[in-house]
Amino acid sequence: MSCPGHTVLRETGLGGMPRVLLKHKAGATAEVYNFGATLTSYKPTPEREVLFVSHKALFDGQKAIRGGVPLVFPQFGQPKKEMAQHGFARTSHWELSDTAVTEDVVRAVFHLTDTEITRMLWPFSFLLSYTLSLTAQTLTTSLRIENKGEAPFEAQALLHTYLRVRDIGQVALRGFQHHPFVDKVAAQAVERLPTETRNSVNIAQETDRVYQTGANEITLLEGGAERVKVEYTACTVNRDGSDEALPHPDCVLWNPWVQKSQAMADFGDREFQEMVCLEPGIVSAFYSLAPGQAFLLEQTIRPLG
Ligand SMILES: O=P(O)(O)OC[C@H]1O[C@@H](O)[C@H](O)[C@@H](O)[C@@H]1O
Repeated sequence: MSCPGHTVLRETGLGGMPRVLLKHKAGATAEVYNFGATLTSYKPTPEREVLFVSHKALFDGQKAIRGGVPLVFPQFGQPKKEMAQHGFARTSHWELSDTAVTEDVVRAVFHLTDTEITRMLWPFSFLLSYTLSLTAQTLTTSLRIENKGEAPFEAQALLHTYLRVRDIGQVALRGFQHHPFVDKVAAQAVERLPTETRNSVNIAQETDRVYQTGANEITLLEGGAERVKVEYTACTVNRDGSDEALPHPDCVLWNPWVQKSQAMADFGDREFQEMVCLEPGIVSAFYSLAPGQAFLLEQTIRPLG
C-alpha cells in the first residue's frame, strides 16, 4: 500500500556515495549509506539528531563510517587476525533490495551476500538482510543473518549504535544493573565475571564493556531526564519458521575517552564528550547456524523527552 507523505529517496551523499533517505509524513527522517548499510542520521523531528557521526568520519568507501550504526559481522574485535576488526559487513557495499510504505511505517531493506572476496576471508555462504523501519516515534533496525551454505557456521554480530549526547558528564545509563560484564579496558583474566552493581551507570573514563544483559532495554538519561531508550532482542529462526529467543543478548558500552580519541584519525580529540555507544549484539560467544537457519538481531531506538 502506498501512503502519501512518506518517501524513500535514493540520493548521492558525502564522498559521492549512494545513500537512501527515509521520510515519515509525521516529520521523522533516517539516512542510510549503501556502504556498510550504515545508518548515519535519525531525526524523530527535524530539530533533533539522535545519532552521533564524527566530523572527521571518512566517506571514502574504504574505512567504516565513524558513527551512526555500523554493522559488525561476522566477528567482533579481531579474534581472526586475517579478517579486519569487526568483520567486513561495515565496509561492504549493500544493495537496496526493497522499499515499502504503509500508513505508519516507512521501510527500506538492504542485502549483502557472500562474494569471492568475503569467502576468502570467511569461507561461508550467507544472506544478510537489514531492515530499517521508521515510524512517527521510533526507528527499528533489524539484521537477519541466514546461512545459505551446506555447512554450519559460527559468527558474531552487533549493531554498533553511536548515540549523540550533549555532555557525557551528564549521562547515566539504566538497565545494566545485576548483569555480568567483561571489562575490555582492564583486560585481565578473571575467574568469575564481575556484576554491575549500579542502577545508573555514568562514564568518567575510558569505558569498553561487554554486558551480558537480560533486561534487553537500556535507557539513556541526561541531567536526570530520560532521553532515549534502546530496546533489543535476538533470536534464531529455524528452517520451518519457528524461532527461539536468546535470553541474554550482549550490549557493549563504549566511550574512548581522552587518549583513545587522540589515537583515532577519524575522530575528534574532544568528541568523546558528545557520544556514547550502546551496541546490542551476540559477541561474548559465537552463535552457530545450521544450513537454512537464520539469526535475527533487532533494536528499536525510541527517543524520549
Ligand atoms: O575503531 P573501531 O574498529 O570502529 O572499534 C571501535 C570500538 O568498538 C567497540 O565495539 C569495541 O568494544 C571497542 O573495543 C572498539 O575500540
